[in-house]
Amino acid sequence: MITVTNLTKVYGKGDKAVAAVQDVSLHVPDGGIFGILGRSGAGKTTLMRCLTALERPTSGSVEVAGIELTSLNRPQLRQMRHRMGMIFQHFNLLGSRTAAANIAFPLEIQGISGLQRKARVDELLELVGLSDRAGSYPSQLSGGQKQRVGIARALAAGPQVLFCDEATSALDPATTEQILDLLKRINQETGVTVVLITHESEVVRRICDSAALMANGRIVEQGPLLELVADPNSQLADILLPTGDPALDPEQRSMVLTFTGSHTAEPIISGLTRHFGLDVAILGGSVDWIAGQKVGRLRVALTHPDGFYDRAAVHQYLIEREVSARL
Ligand SMILES: Nc1ncnc2c1ncn2[C@@H]1O[C@H](COP(=O)(O)OP(=O)(O)OP(=O)(O)O)[C@@H](O)[C@H]1O
Repeated sequence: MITVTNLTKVYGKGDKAVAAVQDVSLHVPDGGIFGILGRSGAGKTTLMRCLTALERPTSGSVEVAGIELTSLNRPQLRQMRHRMGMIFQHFNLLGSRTAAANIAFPLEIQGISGLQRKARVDELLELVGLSDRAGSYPSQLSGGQKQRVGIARALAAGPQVLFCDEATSALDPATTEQILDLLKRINQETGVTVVLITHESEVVRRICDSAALMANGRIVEQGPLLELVADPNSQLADILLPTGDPALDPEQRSMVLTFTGSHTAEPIISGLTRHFGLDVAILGGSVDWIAGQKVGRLRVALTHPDGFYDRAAVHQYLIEREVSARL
């Protein structure tokens, strides 16, 4: 759906130049929910602005639905933007228009007739669960309701991609969950590809099936979420499923075990004790649902009363049970 190749965006010139995005290549699969996670200043917004053609890259290419954005002229770009919906952290609704009129706005610009427009707006209000608030103004709506209007407006023209820029950062945790669940349902029901940028790991954990981690203008890693978290060296896995402070292990004798797949519920820890006579101390870890699957990561310290054990045999035992280990 989206292919970014060697994208660089530099603001300013000379010694004032800031490379906000540096040599980024990215692939967003069709029909999924792709998260771009990074701290403030990582370059997420700049990347998003290049993906939506709001910003022209300094170099590199951005292809959306098979069309190279950097080659389009203004009218073509305007046309292309109808295929991309956007929602924002602060909703960006028009205060003088009701919820229904905000949602109708992009349809008016497209010249859709009154009757057709009304039917589409009603359908969208129902999709986002706001049929009873059609006549309310933004000032009369809660943050979560405003974001629902934002989502309906973004979907009005039937885009192929929905871009979400920190869409839940201004919302409380319970409302965040509702909005994320709504985005997931819309993705499943309409097939629209969703790209969201966020600094909140919960967003990625809860709804994404693929993700990229961004830092200092670069992509650190990217791919299907379950593949990333199964990689014992993944930095994204450390963020999504932290295993505690490494300082808890001053002698550095611990390993991080990642449990995925059908063996998640097996008593693997007691298996290590039974099979190898090991003492297992759990130093930290987390278990959560990731991309619809239960995944656990544990930092454990393994010791044997004799002072040594067959590490290769332990490794093999773990691999056979689909547990990956960072020794
Ligand atoms: N228009 C601009 N002119 C100059 N520098 C900019 C501009 N926009 C962004 N930058 C710089 O580029 C870097 C990346 O900023 P960007 O806003 O893309 O990051 P971000 O990950 O979205 O962070 P945040 O979530 O805080 O917005 C920062 O160092 C920022 O100061």
